[in-house]
Amino acid sequence: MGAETAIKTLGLIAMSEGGKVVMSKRSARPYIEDEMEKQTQDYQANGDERRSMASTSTTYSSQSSLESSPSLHAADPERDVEQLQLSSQKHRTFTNGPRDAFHPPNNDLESGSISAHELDRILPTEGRPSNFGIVVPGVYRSSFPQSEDYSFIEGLKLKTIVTLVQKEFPQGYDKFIERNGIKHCVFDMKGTKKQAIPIATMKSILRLVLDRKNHPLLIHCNHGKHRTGCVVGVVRKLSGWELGNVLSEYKKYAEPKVRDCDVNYITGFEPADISNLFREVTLPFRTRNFVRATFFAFIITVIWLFSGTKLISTTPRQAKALEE
Ligand SMILES: O=P(O)(O)O[C@H]1[C@@H](OP(=O)(O)O)[C@H](OP(=O)(O)O)[C@@H](OP(=O)(O)OP(=O)(O)O)[C@H](OP(=O)(O)O)[C@H]1OP(=O)(O)O
Repeated sequence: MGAETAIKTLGLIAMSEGGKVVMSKRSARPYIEDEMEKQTQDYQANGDERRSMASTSTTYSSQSSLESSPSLHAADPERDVEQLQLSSQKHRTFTNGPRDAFHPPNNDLESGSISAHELDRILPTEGRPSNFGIVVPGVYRSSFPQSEDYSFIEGLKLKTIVTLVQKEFPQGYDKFIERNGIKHCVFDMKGTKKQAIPIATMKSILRLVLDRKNHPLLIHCNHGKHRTGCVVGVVRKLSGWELGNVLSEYKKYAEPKVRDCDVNYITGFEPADISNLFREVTLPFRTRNFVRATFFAFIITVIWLFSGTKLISTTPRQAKALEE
């Protein structure tokens, strides 16, 4: 299925916003068991690539431009959107609880491999950041990690951290991120009490979170309640969760500070609000190919015209000489 078809089917529409990016080298000190390693190897298929990455870090603002960081978004949106659809179809009537309903792109869950719930049991309970949770295997959520959480987070072998708040980082956070080769994307945004997450910002966040090339990925804000809750709520809605389940999950993480504004934001969010989520990714490639083709055609035309001119400018005497 083509990207456009998939996007249309999802009812998405396009616009473009975004920000900048940061990457850094990472090491893997997994405490995740061997079985988990096997089951999640698809997520870590880019591990070698990650290890060779230079450390980068990017701050996004609501007004920043996606075009400034095309490499981050050059994944396979087609596949990700298809997976969203698949997840949506399979889980519209899901009843086993919200945590299991956003399936990972490779659908390991369907093949009987590890689920978010199982993964939750496998991961150590000690050292987790507060309000930690597994959105799907390969996508995690939490409060702002503190130094005592770094060991646990290291075991997740993260490729990307999406930080939904701009503030002074805890001690050693930068170094931790750099040491582990993690791509760090920081969104400079206000708390949801002060300002609902702008659609443009939400789109930039979704481009990161839905791009499996960025997985394993951790998304966090200050307390992992409101900003993170809204983002995960939107992801759940996109993947076809029923609103009741979406809000139950939001409340589970936000208690006892559930905000009506967040509930209204999640409730009112429509997939059409972020239509053409990936158009910005595909358009530049098309444009580039068009420019190349046009340039090539121009060169051929010039050569052809030049040759024609030379032929025309040949006098009868010169032509006769050429014939002889
Ligand atoms: O009590 P309040 O309603 O005044 O909210 C306080 C604070 O509560 P506290 O003082 O009891 O800790 C909130 O923390 P919790 O509710 O998560 O515990 C915090 O939300 P937050 O954690 O940043 O939200 P996320 O990281 O989850 O998105 C919020 O920041 P804003 O979201 O930026 O408004 C703060 O507002 P303010 O002081 O005006 O900056």
